[in-house]
Amino acid sequence: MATQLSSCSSTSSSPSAFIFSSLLNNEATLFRKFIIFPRKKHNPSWVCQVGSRNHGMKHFKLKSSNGHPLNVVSSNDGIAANPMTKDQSEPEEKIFSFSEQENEDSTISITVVGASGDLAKKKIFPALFALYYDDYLPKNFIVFGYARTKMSDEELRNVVSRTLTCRIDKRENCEDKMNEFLKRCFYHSGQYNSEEDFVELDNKLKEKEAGKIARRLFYLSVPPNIFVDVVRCASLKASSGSGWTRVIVEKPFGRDSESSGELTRCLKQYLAEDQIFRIDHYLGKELVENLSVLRFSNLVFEPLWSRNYIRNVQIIFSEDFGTEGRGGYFDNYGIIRDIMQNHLIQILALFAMETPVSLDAEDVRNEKVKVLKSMRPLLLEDVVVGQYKGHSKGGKSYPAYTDDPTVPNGSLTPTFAAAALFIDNARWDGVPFLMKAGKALHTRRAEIRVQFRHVPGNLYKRNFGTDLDKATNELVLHVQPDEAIYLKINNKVLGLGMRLDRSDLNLLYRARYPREIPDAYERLVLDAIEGERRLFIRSDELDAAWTLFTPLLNELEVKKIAPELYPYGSRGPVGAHYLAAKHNVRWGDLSGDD
Ligand SMILES: NC(=O)C1=CN([C@@H]2O[C@H](COP(=O)(O)OP(=O)(O)OC[C@H]3O[C@@H](n4cnc5c(N)ncnc54)[C@H](OP(=O)(O)O)[C@@H]3O)[C@@H](O)[C@H]2O)C=CC1
Ligand SMILES: O=C1O[C@H](COP(=O)(O)O)[C@@H](O)[C@H](O)[C@H]1O
Repeated sequence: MATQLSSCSSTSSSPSAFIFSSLLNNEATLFRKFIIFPRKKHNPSWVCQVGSRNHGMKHFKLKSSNGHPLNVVSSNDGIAANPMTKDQSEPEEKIFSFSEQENEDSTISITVVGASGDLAKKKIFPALFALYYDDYLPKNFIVFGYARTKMSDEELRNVVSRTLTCRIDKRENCEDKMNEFLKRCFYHSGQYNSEEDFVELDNKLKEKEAGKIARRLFYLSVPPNIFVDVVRCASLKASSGSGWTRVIVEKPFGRDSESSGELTRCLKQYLAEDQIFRIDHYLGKELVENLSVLRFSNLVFEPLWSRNYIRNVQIIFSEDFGTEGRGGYFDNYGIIRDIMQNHLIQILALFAMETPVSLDAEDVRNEKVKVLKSMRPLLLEDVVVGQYKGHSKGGKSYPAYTDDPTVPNGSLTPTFAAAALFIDNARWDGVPFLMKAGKALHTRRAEIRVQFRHVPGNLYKRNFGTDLDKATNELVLHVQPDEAIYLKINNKVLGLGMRLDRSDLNLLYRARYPREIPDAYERLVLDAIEGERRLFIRSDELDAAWTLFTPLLNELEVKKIAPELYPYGSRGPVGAHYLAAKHNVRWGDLSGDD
């Protein structure tokens, strides 16, 4: 096993400063529960009914994933159907959870640990800039990069400035804003396990924080074997003495129940659970956020959300490229750990949960955990694994997974998996939840498909011929690309005859909202800053997800199950069709009528 957690047993317990910052953390959560929703942007007066503990908090706006009242969302009511209607094309209003006084007296310091790495450059710095550009960051903030690579502040700024263009460089005043942002970016080079180096970081942070109440967010964008070292050093030597300290932890959170449990145990030596923000960036995607809105705010869907009306649910992830450069990481994990155990199972839990008591993070996560704990053990016979092989097409050749020089010869690591899962509770008894995830397939897409049952005694069944499956309704949430929600319905073909047709009622985001969809990392980093935990993984959720997948993963490894080979760029192993057929399901993405 390549992943090793640094030992956490011989170290001292949490320092008092950390406990203090943890208390403040809880306090922030408490305040949030009493926050009322803001009124709309053009009505600047704010009312606040928060208790008197935070005297500076006279008026403030709330923004977080949880913070949008229904009345803030633009609706079509009274607005012409033109998608360019000004009201809809304007960005959402800026809503902050900090009072003006808080904004003056405090500062946010965001340290990106592993700042020289791929994720930091590709996602984290651009997300921070986008938040800054759109005025979502508080007035006083600084960003520190931390890694072993030697770099000056200026060099970091150069690196960052090159990556920032990927998001919003075409927008107004981008260059000025970028320069302003870059002035707030600094760098400190150090080892990940050196307390002295973190003392130096702490000194630099203090200097920039200039005596203000310091809220410190560490983003761990490093390989997992370094997580515990960083958390130890950061907690002991660089946590905030006056405000809160939070840590965003990137996946993978272990590679099975045991290693994940060990990671959690180690992290909790230094951090309270509510300081740990385990990120699953799929939960930050716009369409995944919309899943609960769609279900819980539409009477036409909520009553249908059970075994009574839903025949099967499909959660599908595919990429049209291979491991390209990440083979070393990937080979130790495989597609089940890389995609299914986290992104897809999180979507399943959100999809299937009972109505939470509220949108409070704990209420939502309580319901998700119940779903995960109700899952039937996953059997090998309900899983198909595959691995891509080399393929030539149109004079171009595509490599096999095992051609990657960082992948060991003869590797059996799956780059594709399909699984049939069941939730043994009253709502979902007998409904197959099919998952499919693969790399180097014919297309890049992520979607959730809900296939409904047949209409009983359908008056029009003659018009469908023998294939009644073609007549079932299907709801599709196209998570990416071309974000959309569409519902396949049956309708009459226009004309004097009586021929039936299948059409889509389609909410295509780019037509309805002609502005850029924020990146998932923007939403999640902002939530972490605001202490909103709903879209982060709680440790019991993580345990339950590993409990589901660990026996299967062990069995695959012990039995050395050979993956079915599929050509790079194909639709994946044919075994996935047999698996679906066994459960009386057809993959919706392959039906050809999308
Ligand atoms: N890249 C991606 O698209 C995604 C990444 N993730 C996760 O995010 C985290 C960061 O990913 P990514 O940026 O790709 O990782 P990288 O491999 O680029 O590593 C980030 C930085 O960590 C340091 N580092 C790398 N390997 C080691 C090592 N063996 N020992 C000590 N330091 C090391 C390097 O900095 P230096 O040498 O300067 O110290 C490197 O720049 C990982 O946990 C990954 O699983 C999750 C989802 C997607
Ligand atoms: O977590 C991961 O996600 C990416 C896919 O993310 P997306 O937002 O681009 O869909 C995947 O490529 C990677 O293997 C995995 O670790």
